[in-house]
Amino acid sequence: MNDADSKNAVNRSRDRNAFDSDNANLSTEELVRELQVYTDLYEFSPVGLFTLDDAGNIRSVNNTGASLLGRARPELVGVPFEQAVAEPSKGDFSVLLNDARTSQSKSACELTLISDSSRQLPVRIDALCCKEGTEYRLSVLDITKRKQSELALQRSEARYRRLFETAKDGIMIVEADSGAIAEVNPFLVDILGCKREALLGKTVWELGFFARIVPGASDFKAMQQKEYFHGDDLLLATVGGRDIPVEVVSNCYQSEQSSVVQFNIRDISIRKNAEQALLTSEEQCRTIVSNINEYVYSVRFEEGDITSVYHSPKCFDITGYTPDEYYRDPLLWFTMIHEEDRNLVVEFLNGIFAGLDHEPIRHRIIHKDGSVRWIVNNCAVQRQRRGDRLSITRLDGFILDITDIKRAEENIFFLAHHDPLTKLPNRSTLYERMEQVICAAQKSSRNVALLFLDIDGFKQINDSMGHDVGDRLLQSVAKRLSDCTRSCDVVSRLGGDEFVVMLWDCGETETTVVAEKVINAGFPVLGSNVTVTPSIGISVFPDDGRDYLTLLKHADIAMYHAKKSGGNNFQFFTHRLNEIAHERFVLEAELRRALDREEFVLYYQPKVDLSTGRFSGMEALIRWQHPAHGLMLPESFIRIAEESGLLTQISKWIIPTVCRQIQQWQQQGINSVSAAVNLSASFFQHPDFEETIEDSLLQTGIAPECLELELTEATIMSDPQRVLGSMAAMKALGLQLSIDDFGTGYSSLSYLKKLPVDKLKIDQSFIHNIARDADNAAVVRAVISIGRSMQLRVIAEGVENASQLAWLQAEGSEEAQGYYFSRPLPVAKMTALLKQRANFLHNPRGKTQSKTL
Ligand SMILES: Nc1nc2c(ncn2[C@@H]2O[C@@H]3COP(=O)(O)O[C@H]4[C@@H](O)[C@H](n5cnc6c(=O)[nH]c(N)nc65)O[C@@H]4COP(=O)(O)O[C@H]3[C@H]2O)c(=O)[nH]1
Repeated sequence: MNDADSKNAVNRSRDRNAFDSDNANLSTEELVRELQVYTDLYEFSPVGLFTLDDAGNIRSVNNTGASLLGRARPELVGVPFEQAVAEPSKGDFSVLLNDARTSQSKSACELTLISDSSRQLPVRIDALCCKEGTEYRLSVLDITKRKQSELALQRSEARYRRLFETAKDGIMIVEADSGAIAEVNPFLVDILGCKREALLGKTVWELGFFARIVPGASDFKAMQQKEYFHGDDLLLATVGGRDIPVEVVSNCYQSEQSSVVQFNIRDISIRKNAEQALLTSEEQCRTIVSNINEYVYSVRFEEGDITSVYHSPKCFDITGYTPDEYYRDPLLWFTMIHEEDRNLVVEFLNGIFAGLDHEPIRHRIIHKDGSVRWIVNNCAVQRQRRGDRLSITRLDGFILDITDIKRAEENIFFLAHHDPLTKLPNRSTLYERMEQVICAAQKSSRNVALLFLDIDGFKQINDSMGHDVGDRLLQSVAKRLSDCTRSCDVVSRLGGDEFVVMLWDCGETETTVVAEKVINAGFPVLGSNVTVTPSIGISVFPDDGRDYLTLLKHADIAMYHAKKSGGNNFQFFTHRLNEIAHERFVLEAELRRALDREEFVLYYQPKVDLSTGRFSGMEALIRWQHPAHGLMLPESFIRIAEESGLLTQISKWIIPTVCRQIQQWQQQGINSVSAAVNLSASFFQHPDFEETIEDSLLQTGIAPECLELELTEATIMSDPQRVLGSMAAMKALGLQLSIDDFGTGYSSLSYLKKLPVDKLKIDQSFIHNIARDADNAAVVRAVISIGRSMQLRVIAEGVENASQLAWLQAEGSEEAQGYYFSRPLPVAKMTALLKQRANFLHNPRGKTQSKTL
């Protein structure tokens, strides 16, 4: 026996002696009860207890041991314990027994048993070798639960480690006491760009990396006061010098023996960049929205409540209220709507809420300053389905101030319907009103009178006193006419100096009163003491026409006759006037064709030099060889030709015809013959005028002095500046110029001085009864005297008898023209007369005098 064996033997005999001495005084009965206690403790011990013989076979086993191996106790007796040991644990078991035997003390190991149901059972076995190595006692503890929790712990640790290692946030564990870094995860190392070892053991604040997260020891301590710290917008410095925006979450907890602070550091660069981009884009949008002309808004609807989401600053310009005022009072908008447009807007909103398609709405609002503004509101609707109901959640829209556009529209509308100068209804408005009025008159059997009014001599006033004066005159006429009429009447301007007045429910008697009122009112020309008069034509519904155009035409015809009879009066339309107008219309149509049909002819009337009695020239006078009416004098067609614009075409025929005739006479040896042509005002001012003269002279080759132009005073005064220019041009060409009908107009002598004329032609009206009428004689004398003083030749026309001739000769008239010498003659007769070389003073009527016109 070695030392250990003898020590064990001593211990065992000491235990037995203690037991024996404890139970020495016990009765048998007590001993049996005591034994039962130990037996129960043995059987129901939580560990399996096995006794093996020295060969390792099971000698005895308690209940727990049998149930651990899943077998009945008798089946186990004599079975080697090793059979229940799992193959990989067999070696450990053999070492255990060997250790127990050799150490003679308790040995222990953990191994795996196989139970009867082949279940692996992790156990801890404590082995004791006793009875001098002939017996082993094994206590077997089921450690399945402990093993399972150890495994779970291991797994959990591995999981957290993996999380720590692979986290995409930087994680740093710092000792709470010292501030020394205990651990950092690879991600943090990566971000910082340094080695892990460079961080471990260092205090957080001594490293520049965390200077803006944990600036110093005191900050670190302060952090620990809070269970949890969250910091946004912090910066993490890196080795590369780049500052990374980070979000830091730290919390302090107990780990093993010490307390630590864990920092979770998240790189938020991407979020920050996105936020910045969003801010920039928002800023851009805001700038755009603030600078556009529209006021942009967004309103949210939630369970019957309205909230203002956005109102662009432009709302202030358009409505006078600031965005804040809208945010405070989302219903402010509705209070601003113009009272008259409320229903329209309500209808519009009802339509939107009913889910109808909608167009932008135009309506008025009252600006904060009280002014009325027109706006167009264009909105988009956001809808959301709640159950089976589709309700509006938001209205986003923009509002444009269209006040100026609206005013321009109104202005355009007004201009389209009114005359801009007088602000009276224009032609088209009158037409519309008349249609309505006639309709009403028809139904109620009333009369409607139409007054067509034209200002006498308006053109002359306009031309001589300037367009400003003309415009103001028209404005004052408009005012006077409005003053003379009732509100149910209509005063309108057709254009130029033509006005039309419609009198509701007026027959001939009432209309006469109004017409007289207008005539008596007169129209003073501002800035002068001149008062102009009107000519008025009147037609009455239904007698003179049942529609507007007929009534207007008939009033115009009546006005024409009022004007022809001297103006300053009114004329009711009659059917006779209509006939005259019709005849005129027919004549005008025939005139248009007369040129093409070569129905015009020229007659020539000699002019006589009173000092010699010879030809001083001749005057070309037009005649119309009408197919039905025969040879017609100018008085029956020249005015119509002038008014209808045909005289220009006719003049373009006359001038070359006269030039060709002079050329022919010259070719026949009749030299130094000249002819005068009457020029109308319209042709004198026509752009083709000068060219027509020049071409005619050029093509015939006659000397310019052979052609004389006769202009009336009225022609000169129609546009003095312009006529003066043309006269100067003609004079420069070398033409003769004379003023026809001199004395009948109102030409001022100051103008006469400026005119480049050669001759004054005294009007025949002064010559007729010159011997008896002292006034006429005075005029003729005056004209002869003017001519003399201005070195102009003077010719008297309409000389019909010898006494007239004698009077003129006595007064010093240089030339004369009239039936006394010769009537106007056709070319053939004039040629013969020219060839005769007659002396008109010796043989006043010439030998050729015959039926002429
Ligand atoms: N009672 C009377 N009458 C006399 C006498 N001597 C001449 N006459 C007429 O007096 C008119 C003179 O022409 P006017 O004053 O230029 O007046 C002209 C002129 O203003 C215009 N006229 C005639 N021919 C032309 C023309 O070719 N072009 C233009 N634009 N107007 C013309 O028609 C007017 C009338 O022309 P006519 O009928 O040819 O009438 C002519 C002529 O026949 C006389 O002793 N007694």
